[in-house]
Amino acid sequence: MEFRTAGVIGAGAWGTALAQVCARAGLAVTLQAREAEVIDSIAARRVNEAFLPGVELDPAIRATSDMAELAGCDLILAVPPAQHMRATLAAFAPHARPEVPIVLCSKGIERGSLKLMTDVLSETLPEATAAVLSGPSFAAEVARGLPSAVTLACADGALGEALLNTLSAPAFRPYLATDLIGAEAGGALKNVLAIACGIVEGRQLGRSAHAAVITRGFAEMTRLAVALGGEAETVAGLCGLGDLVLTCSSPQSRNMSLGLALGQGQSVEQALAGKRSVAEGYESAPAVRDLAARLGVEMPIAEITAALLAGETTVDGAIEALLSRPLKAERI
Ligand SMILES: NC(=O)C1=CN([C@@H]2O[C@H](COP(=O)(O)OP(=O)(O)OC[C@H]3O[C@@H](n4cnc5c(N)ncnc54)[C@H](OP(=O)(O)O)[C@@H]3O)[C@@H](O)[C@H]2O)C=CC1
Ligand SMILES: O=C(CO)COP(=O)(O)O
Repeated sequence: MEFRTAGVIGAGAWGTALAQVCARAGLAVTLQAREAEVIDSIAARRVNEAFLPGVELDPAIRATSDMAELAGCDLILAVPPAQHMRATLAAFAPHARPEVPIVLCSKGIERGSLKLMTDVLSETLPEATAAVLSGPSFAAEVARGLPSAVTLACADGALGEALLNTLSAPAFRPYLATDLIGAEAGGALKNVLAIACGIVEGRQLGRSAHAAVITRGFAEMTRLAVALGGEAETVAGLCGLGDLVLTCSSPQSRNMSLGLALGQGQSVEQALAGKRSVAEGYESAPAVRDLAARLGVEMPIAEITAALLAGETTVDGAIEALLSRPLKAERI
């Protein structure tokens, strides 16, 4: 199995950074963007000024708006915001070939259906083979070539090995896993928890509270992943704990910075106003809450964060609700 060309769908920060990873790995890359502004910026100035400013892009990356130009690619990376994954894959469907693997790189749960991205893929392109790439990786750092390590999950061992070898570079280290559900649950949940951590920071509740939210948030993430059919070991890796630690620790995270703004007293509307980039925790929070209810999984931090984002409680109300929960044994 050899891959020479990659198609990346979605030219936001992460799609563009992954195009850069593929190019560095020696692949010819077609990057599909919806906006003419993004395509022009890459063609004329070798930079995605809208979503990844300040990073010179590899000459092996060619931007297009036309999904049909991905038809000949050996490998597809799907990187739209999670809520647009279904429509994006449906638009790509006429150009898909069953032998071309699709690496899902978005982090979220579809609202309404409460589906993971692998479910969305199997409903839109039933013959496609899925892989999931997820882990602690800020697009701007990865695109600049700073070191990072991620989880690459694929149920087919031989294909997983081939993808691992194809996408790896000296500063980009994918680790192989077979548990796609665990990898997806980790990436989706850490975004909601990062909003909660941002609120703790913004409200200046201290480092101890911050550590408590990460640790108990990790327990929630593990419970949900296992209830969905994933493995606890997977979420203890880069795609779960690793990404939780990163995203909860840096205002570079869009999710954490949303929480910071809320903790400092802004309304959700004020905190999101004028933002072109996606805060997946905000988008997925209602689905996480509904999924937890459907599966009977206790997720107090994620649930109260979803309630806060929906305007059902205040920051003070959320803090009070968490601190007044009955005492219990410490278990995952
Ligand atoms: N940024 C990061 O550091 C990381 C992001 N991710 C994940 O990658 C995914 C994409 O995020 P990111 O690249 O950061 O996005 P950005 O916030 O940088 O950009 C927004 C993206 O949304 C796309 N978009 C907007 N509206 C639509 C629509 N209606 N249909 C399809 N696409 C639309 C834009 O596409 P277009 O350019 O074509 O307009 C653009 O790609 C998310 O799930 C995120 O969690 C994962 C790891 C790291
Ligand atoms: O997923 C990410 C890092 O791994 C990016 O996090 P944000 O979407 O919160 O910026």
